[in-house]
Amino acid sequence: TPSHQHHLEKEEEDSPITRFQGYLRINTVHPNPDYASAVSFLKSQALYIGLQTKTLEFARSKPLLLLTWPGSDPSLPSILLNSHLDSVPVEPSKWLHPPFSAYRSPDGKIFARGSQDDKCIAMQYLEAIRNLRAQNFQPTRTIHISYVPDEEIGGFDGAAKFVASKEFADLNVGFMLDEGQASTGDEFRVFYADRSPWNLIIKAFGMPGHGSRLYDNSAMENLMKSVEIITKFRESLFDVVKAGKAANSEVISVNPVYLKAGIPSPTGFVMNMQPSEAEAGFDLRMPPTADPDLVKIRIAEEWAPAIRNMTYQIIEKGPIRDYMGRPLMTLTNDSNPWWSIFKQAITEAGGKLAKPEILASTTDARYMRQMGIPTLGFSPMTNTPILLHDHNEFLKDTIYLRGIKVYESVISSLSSFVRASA
Ligand SMILES: CSCC[C@H](NC=O)C(=O)O
Ligand SMILES: [Zn+2]
Ligand SMILES: [Zn+2]
Repeated sequence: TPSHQHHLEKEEEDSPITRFQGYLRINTVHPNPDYASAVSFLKSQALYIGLQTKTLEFARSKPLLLLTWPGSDPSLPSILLNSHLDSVPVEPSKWLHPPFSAYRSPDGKIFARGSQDDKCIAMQYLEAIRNLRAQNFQPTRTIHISYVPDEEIGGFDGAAKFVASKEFADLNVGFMLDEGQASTGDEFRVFYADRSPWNLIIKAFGMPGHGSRLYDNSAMENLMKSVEIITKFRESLFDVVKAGKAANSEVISVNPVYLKAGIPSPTGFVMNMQPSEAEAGFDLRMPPTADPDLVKIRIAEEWAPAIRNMTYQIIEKGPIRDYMGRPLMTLTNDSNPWWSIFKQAITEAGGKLAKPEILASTTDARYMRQMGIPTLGFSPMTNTPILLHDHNEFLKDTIYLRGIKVYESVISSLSSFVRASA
C-alpha cells in the first residue's frame, strides 16, 4: 500500500531512531558478542559527529572504545559516560519479533535485545552530544564516553582492567554516569550503589549406599538440610521486603541457581544408589550496607558446616569496598556537588527524580566507585516496563527521544560546572 511504502521510506532515512535501530541490529550477545562490529559502528558515528576516538584492548578480541570531546579547561576533572557493548543471550522463539530486528511497532515500541540494557544510553550519549555540537555548545570540562566489553559477565576483562590502566588515570575522571534501570512511573530512577555479587557453591559429602537404606549424614541429606536453612534465611529477608520495611535491593538476596547430584547413567540417573557427593550453587547479592564478614561466618557455621561434611567456595565477583575501605556508595545529598548539578539538570529538562536507590543487580559502576569516583546509575526511561534480560525487551521511540533531551541537559550542566573554590 502507498502508506506502507511511505512508512518504509521514513524508516530508512538517517534519524536518531534509525541510528538506534542500526546499533540494536548488531548481535552482541554472549557467549560470542560481535564487539568488532559494535565498535566500528559507534566509531563511525563518533567520527561523523567530530569526536576523538581511541580503541583500547585489555584482553584479546575485547575492545573498549573511548570517545572524547575536549573541554575548554582540560585541567578540570572530566566527565565520563559509560555503557557496555555486550548483551545477555536470547531465546528467539519466545519473542514476538526477532530480537535483532529492532522492529518498530505502529505504537512506537522498538523491540530488541539491548534496547533497555544498555544500547539506549550508548546511542543517547552520542545523539545528545551531536545536538549540543549543532547548538555550538562549548564544554568546559572534557567529556569522555567509554564503551566497554563484558559487563554482563562481570567486567573482569573490561571495566575492571580499564580503571586499573594508565589510560584511565590519564582521563582524570571527576564524575561518571553508568546505566540504571527503567521506571514504570513518571519519575526517573537513579542509583547510588550496586549490590556486590558472590557465587556461593556448597558441597556435601557422605557415605554412598543402597537406594533402599535409611542412614544418617548422606550427602543428599546434608545438602538438603543446607538448602532448607538458606531458604529460611532468604524468606526472613523477603518478609522484610514484603512488609515494605526495605527495598529488595537493600537486603541480602540468596537464590539457588543450580543443583548437581546423582550418578549419571545412559538413560538419566542411577536410581538405586545414594550418591556420595552433592552440590548446589547460589547467586548471592550483598548490599553495600551489609557486613560481608557476618555472612561469611553464617556460611561457615550454618550453611555449609564442616561438621556436616560440607565444604564451600565463595567467589566474590568484584570489589565490595573502595580503595579506602569504604562501602561503594556515591553520596546523594548536597555535600556532593555533582549530585546537586545532576538533579538540577533533570529538573531543567522537565523531569523529576525518584528517591535514589541501590541497584538490585550489579554494573561496572562498582569498579569506578572502587577508585573513589562518584558514579550514578541512570537510564532515562520513564513509563516503561522493566524488561532487562527478559523476552521482548523494548523501548518506545518517544521515551528514547526524550532521553536524548535529558542527556543534553545533564551533559551540558555537568561539563559547565566549575567548583567555586577551583
Ligand atoms: C558477576 S557480575 C554480573 C553482572 C551482571 N550485570 C548485569 O546483569 C549481574 O548479574 O548483575
Ligand atoms: Zn546493563
Ligand atoms: Zn544486563
